[in-house]
Amino acid sequence: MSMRCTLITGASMGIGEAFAREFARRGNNLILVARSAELLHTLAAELREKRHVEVLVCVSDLTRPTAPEEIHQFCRREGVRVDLLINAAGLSYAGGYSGIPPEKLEELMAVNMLALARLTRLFSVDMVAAGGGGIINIASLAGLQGIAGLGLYSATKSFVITLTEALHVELKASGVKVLAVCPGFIETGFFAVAGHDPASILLPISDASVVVKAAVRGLMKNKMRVYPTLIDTLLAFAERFAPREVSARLAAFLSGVWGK
Ligand SMILES: NC(=O)C1=CN([C@@H]2O[C@H](COP(=O)(O)OP(=O)(O)OC[C@H]3O[C@@H](n4cnc5c(N)ncnc54)[C@H](OP(=O)(O)O)[C@@H]3O)[C@@H](O)[C@H]2O)C=CC1
Ligand SMILES: CC(=O)[C@H](N)C(=O)O
Repeated sequence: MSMRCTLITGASMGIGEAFAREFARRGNNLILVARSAELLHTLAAELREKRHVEVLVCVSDLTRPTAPEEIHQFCRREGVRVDLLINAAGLSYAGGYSGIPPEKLEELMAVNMLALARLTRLFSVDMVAAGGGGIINIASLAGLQGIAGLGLYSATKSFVITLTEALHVELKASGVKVLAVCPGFIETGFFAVAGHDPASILLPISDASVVVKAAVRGLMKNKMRVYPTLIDTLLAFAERFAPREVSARLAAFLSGVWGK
């Protein structure tokens, strides 16, 4: 019989790591995916020891088009059935669109969109065949509108939100739950990677645990989309009524990337 597992991309740090810790605490066996082999193995050893769960490590660079298929094959080889997929790997780039290095543009689209779409396709087929499962896609408040100064990032997160919404509806009858989580600002290494100075952000920066809590609640209730904090919820509500240009400018202002 195959072992049931939760597969988490971006598990080496930040939000993905917080998911790994919480689901290990809940007794789920895990597959941890990211590029940083050492961080993944250290986390896996800690969780095996503390939580007595099986933790497999699958080192993978999600910019590679073949990575999702290789991860899927890895699960087959290991005799694992993924009943919960958490797509947390992602990155941003702060700055005007014309200044983004071409390779960074490719990297953002490959990790934030293509890898997520491919993994979701591969594992959702298995989940449908098994009669159920769950997919948590980490989107962002940034996906609710274009953000001047974070243009490509916000576009990739709009992709995540709309794909998730469609799949939530498509897969509901098959017992597969699909959820988009839309955090605002979370304290992780994300901003350093993006070249986004967190000191310039005009909104509170929360702990990764708020994302995990909201995701668990959302999945249990089979929601289509959740916002981790009250401020996130209020901003998402206000965004519906503001003219689009006002939203794009205000989001840039609050993110501290205004005029970059
Ligand atoms: N922090 C925030 O304010 C917010 C973050 N988000 C989203 O949350 C998700 C997690 O971000 P967060 O935890 O904050 O950021 P971190 O930078 O802390 O973590 C990013 C994770 O993605 C992995 N990753 C990046 N590139 C690749 C790659 N090419 N192949 C495989 N894995 C990769 C990293 O692992 P490694 O480097 O080891 O490969 C790391 O585990 C992202 O999708 C982000 O867009 C959404 C809203 C707010
Ligand atoms: C706009 C942001 O950088 C936000 N932290 C996000 O990741 O969506």
